[in-house]
Amino acid sequence: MTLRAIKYDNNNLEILDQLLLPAQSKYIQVKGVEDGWKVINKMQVRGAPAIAIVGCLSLAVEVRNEKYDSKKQMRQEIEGKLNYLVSSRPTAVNMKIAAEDLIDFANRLSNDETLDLNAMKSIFLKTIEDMLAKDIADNTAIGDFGAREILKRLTGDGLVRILTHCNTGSLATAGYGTALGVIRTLHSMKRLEHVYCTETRPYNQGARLTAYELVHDKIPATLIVDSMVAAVMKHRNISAVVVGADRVAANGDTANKIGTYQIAVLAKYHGVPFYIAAPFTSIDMSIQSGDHIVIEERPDREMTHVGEHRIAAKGISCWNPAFDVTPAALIAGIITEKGVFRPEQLKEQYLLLNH
Ligand SMILES: CSC[C@H]1O[C@H](OP(=O)(O)O)[C@H](O)[C@@H]1O
Repeated sequence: MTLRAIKYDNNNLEILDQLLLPAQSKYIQVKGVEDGWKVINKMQVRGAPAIAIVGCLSLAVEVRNEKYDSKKQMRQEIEGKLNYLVSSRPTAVNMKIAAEDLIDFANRLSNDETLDLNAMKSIFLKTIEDMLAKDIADNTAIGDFGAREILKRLTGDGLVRILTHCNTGSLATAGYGTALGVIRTLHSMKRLEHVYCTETRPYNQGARLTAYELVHDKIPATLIVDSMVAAVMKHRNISAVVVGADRVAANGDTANKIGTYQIAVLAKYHGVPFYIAAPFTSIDMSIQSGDHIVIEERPDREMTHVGEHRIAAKGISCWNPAFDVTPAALIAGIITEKGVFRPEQLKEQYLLLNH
């Protein structure tokens, strides 16, 4: 069983085709930005951090092989290709933030008269390649902060039961994961009794990907259908819900996989603390609330078919938003690599710590 969503060495980029999991573990090569856009848009690779990393590495593959006439030409091409990659999926903010940062960085390199074209290229490429290790470091920090936050609510050395939605593990990041990283850390501390993962219709990230990761790591877990969340909260003494994020707004409203919002409402009703686990690269301070987050709508076929098998009546109309927005009022804390913040603290702490 393979858990590396992304393989990159010697300028060769491959992604694990997640459309084939769990039945088949197959890597496909990404030869440049066009390929990068396609594998992200088709969700062969998905997950906010993984989208940004694969998008930027697909640019790195091209930049390394390209012959530029000048630093200015290189900067112009970088900007155009990054803006194209941002269009591959609209809701997760990580690709947009990475693009803005790299365009700004390329501008600064281009204007630095102490650097020639080759020096600019190698510094730029190194910056992209460093994203892989930084994401893993961020995720292990999220795991530590999140585990401590959940355990501090307990007396003694009790065990916890966690519910999670969608996939936020090694298959959604460069490794370890965000919400699933918190689960991994609790497991490593021997404080995790059980995980309940939802199947996460219609793409089934939970059944196909999270279950795959939990089985791989031998973490005690039960797959539930999305409609079972209320019953599990009523009967299984859930200690906390931890989910990922595609875009966190300045006030803490959070866009995440469709179905997250209703889980948060159920958690509030059952008195279960509901946490978002996300790196600072998923926080969008340019928007004040979740009302301004664009929600991607995906093809009807992802609802009407499982693979090639039709499960919905021909002719029925469908609505297939890939995400929904959980209001900050339902969120107990946002677990990041720099600490755990209540939604009302987020903006101040982000501006203080984001450097
Ligand atoms: C750490 S992954 C964040 C986020 O991405 C997933 O969406 P998708 O599978 O459509 O890319 C899901 O919403 C995760 O919570």
